[in-house]
Amino acid sequence: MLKVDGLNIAAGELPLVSDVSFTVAGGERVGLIGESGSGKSLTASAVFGLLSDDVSAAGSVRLEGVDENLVGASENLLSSLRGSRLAMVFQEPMTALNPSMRIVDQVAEARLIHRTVGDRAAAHRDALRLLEQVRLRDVAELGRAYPHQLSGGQRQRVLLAIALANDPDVLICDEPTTALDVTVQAQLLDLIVKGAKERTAALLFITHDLAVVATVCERVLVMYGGRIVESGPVAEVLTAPEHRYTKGLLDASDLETVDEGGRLHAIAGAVPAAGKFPSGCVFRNRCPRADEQCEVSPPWFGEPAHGHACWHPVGGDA
Ligand SMILES: Nc1ncnc2c1ncn2[C@@H]1O[C@H](COP(=O)(O)OP(=O)(O)OP(=O)(O)O)[C@@H](O)[C@H]1O
Repeated sequence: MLKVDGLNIAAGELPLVSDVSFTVAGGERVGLIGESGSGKSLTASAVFGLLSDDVSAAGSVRLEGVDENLVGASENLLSSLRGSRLAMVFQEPMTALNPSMRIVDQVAEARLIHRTVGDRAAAHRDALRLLEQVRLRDVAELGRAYPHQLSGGQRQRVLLAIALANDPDVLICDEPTTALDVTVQAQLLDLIVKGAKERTAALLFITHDLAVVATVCERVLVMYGGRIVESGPVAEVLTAPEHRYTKGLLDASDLETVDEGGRLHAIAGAVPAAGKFPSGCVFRNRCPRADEQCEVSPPWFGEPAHGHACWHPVGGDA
């Protein structure tokens, strides 16, 4: 669905992203991880056709069914794709939402602007349905609220409803849950995965949290200094990293691997002494209340006992 090839982004002479290439198939979930400043957001902006004018880009970003390279494409083409075939959920919903517009109107607008519905009444009905799909309660009432009247988690759900409004083929999420507490984070991640799965969308998910990437994605790309230094299936990269930067990321992380009974099998993604994990193991972030025994929830977002946001069967798709 999405093919990025030899993407280079520079500010004048200064290279910011160098020779980045990857693909994401329809229905596939790919994570992009790396430290702050490694080029993740610039890469996402290039895919979304939103690079600022003070940087230059070369290489290609191809979307299935579109003949033109999106790098350097006309604003006309890009704005027809953004919000319809390409959608993005940003980290900070307050900057992405219009503060002076009721949220139901903002979701309806997303339908109207791309002429995917006939009239305002239909767009309004669709907007309420979308708000329900992202599990907001009392949407008739809540829809009349302005963004500042919602919690951070509710605002992110609204952004997700807008992103999903026109059944995008590519969904890009840039640290969408960083500002949320762990339980709200888990619910939103679940909605993102469901929303992408239902639409067979290609998901590109940016995060710096390894347990989040393990939860959401099947494949991961590791960025460092503007380059992709490692890529592969999540369970492989997180248990047998090859690049020293990925190893450092794991060492500095809270990632641990536990089995169904909550027994610890490895920390920081290490492969256990036995060489492989027993079946039913999941990645998760170490419990902040280490003195207590955590219950292991069933994979895929059973309610965490406390503090754990992320569960992922090692080596399998949940
Ligand atoms: N318009 C710009 N002009 C000059 N430099 C830029 C511009 N935009 C980004 N940069 C620089 O490019 C590098 C990569 O930025 P980017 O935002 O992609 O990082 P990131 O990996 O997403 O980081 P974070 O996790 O903090 O969001 C950074 O050093 C940043 O300062």
